[in-house]
Amino acid sequence: MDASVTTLYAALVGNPNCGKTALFNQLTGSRQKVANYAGVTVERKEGRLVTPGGHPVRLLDLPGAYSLQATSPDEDVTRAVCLGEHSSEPRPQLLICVADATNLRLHLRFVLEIRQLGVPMILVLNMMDEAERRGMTIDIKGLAHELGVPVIPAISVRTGGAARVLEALDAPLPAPPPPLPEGADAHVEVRRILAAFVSSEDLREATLADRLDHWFLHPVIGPLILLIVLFVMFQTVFSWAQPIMDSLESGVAHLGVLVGSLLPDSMLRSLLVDGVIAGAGTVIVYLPQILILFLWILALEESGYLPRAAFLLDRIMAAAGLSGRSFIPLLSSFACAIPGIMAARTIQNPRDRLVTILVAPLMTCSARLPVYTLLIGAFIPQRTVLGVLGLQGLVLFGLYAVAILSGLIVARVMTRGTASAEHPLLLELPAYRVPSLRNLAMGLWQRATIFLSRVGTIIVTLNVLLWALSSFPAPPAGTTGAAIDWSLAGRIGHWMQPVFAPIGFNWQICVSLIPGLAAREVAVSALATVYALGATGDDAAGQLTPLLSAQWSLATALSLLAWYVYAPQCLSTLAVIRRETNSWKFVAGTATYLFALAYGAAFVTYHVARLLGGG
Ligand SMILES: Nc1nc2c(ncn2[C@@H]2O[C@H](COP(=O)(O)OP(=O)(O)OP(=O)(O)O)[C@@H](O)[C@H]2O)c(=O)[nH]1
Ligand SMILES: [Mg+2]
Repeated sequence: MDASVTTLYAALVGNPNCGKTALFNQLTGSRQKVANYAGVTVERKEGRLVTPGGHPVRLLDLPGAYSLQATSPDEDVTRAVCLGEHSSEPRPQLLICVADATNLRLHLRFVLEIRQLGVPMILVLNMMDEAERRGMTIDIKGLAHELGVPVIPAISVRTGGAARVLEALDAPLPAPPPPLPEGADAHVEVRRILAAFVSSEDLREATLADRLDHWFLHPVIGPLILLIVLFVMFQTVFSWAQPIMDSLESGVAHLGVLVGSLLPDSMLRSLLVDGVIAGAGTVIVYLPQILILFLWILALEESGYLPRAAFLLDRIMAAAGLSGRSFIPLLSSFACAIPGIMAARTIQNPRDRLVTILVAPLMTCSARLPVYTLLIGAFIPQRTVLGVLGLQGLVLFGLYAVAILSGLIVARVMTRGTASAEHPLLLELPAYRVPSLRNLAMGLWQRATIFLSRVGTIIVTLNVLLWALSSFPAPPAGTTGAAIDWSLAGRIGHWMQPVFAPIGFNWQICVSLIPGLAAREVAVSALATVYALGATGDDAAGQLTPLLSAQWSLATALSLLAWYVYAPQCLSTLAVIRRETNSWKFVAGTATYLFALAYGAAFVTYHVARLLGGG
């Protein structure tokens, strides 16, 4: 490549959900999140590429915006970059304006607004596959001539679908487009352009979507469908994963036995067997469940169903003093509170945004799944109720439901029940789409990598640390009983225990709570290590599930479940709250209210369970 070639600095702009990020990923080979609803990208993302002609390009993916009159924090980034007012980004040399070819009636308005900026631009007509399928024809040449900018068709979800965009990046920068004539009305312009260059679309598609919407948005049947979807989701998390989990579990147990038998009784053996294998091994077992949960989330995200659910829940959100706009941030928090809290940037009203951020940690993130499953597996019998429903899946569903309900109640308290002042939900209902297998597979692969790298890094590290704290100082020679009782971790656990005794926690749970602050899953691996080290006989390699069901009371297990529904057991979430609200006060407030709720809920659960005979 010619070293003297200067890097072109270009930015992708356009309405939400037109496929900017899909195009960005396609052009730069990145793996940014793509989903079928408005407001997926909330931060600017940067990538690099080299065109076929050897020109280096620095490309910016921006949050979608409906206009340059930004109203929410995510749109504000786009506005600032386009106008050259961003604090750290220079003004792009080229704006790549992306529009959904099937929805030009809406998207052309923003194109015209961008065109007014007088910056070199190209217009990418994305989703040409959809347009074609619907029998639309677009006079691309005519459109380019009319707008005075290059117009390029693209299919960003297909390999090679962005080839023409790459070619366009090789061409010399286009001249800035001519401004609209003085006094021209954008609405009128859009209508005129559509009439001249775009054939009206086939109506069959619209009828199908209408029919689906009729059921999905039905005031009675709609919520019922949503409930069934969620129900089936939690049932499958258990039933589909079970066989794979069983074999993984026995694989890990065998590995522990094998390593244990190969090495002489030593510190190294204990480190490997009790620290690494018992620790990381117990968490890895949950991979199938986490993937099944994500398979559902990804499929729902791609199908276009989520904004419909948001629409359905608008009234429920209103009861909590929020608007339907808080739904997607809260829903994203089921994967992980961090992207959920960031997605709150799409909310314009500052009060709504703050409340959404503060209740997001209550939504059940996927890291709680191992804790829930471990305890459910150990204490809830594998029975079916009403003929078809698995009891374990039902309990899991219940835990999620309690968390959601609590979130709504907390939001209501925080908003004091006053109605949201958020602009009425200008919710764009995206097209329904059958999720592509390739996208699903890629999404799952990404989740699996994230999970395994968490296990391989933070979870193993914390567990080895915990192993060390649980093994040293070693007991004086000649003592009988478990060495862990003499260790630092053992002492900390015993020291913490009086505080947690009223909610039924034993000292082993207390020990696991501390590393569990860094990542919730670690609580599970930490319990495995603590119990493995605490074992005096040969049962050290035993599996955690039967061990817990033998040693804990049902009341303790339920109390720990209640604790994990609420406890702010994740430092990264608190760090993101600090970043997004720019205030330590809110971090302290959130941590306090969550810990108080956790302790209170665990207390009530523990004592009620004991009264009912679960002690
Ligand atoms: N059929 C089809 N679907 C596409 C195409 N490009 C993107 N999509 C889908 O359109 C949806 C939106 O894509 P994104 O890339 O997330 O859209 P975005 O413009 O980045 O959206 P925001 O970040 O919310 O502004 C996703 O479901 C994509 O899979 C395309 O060319 N054809
Ligand atoms: Mg995006």
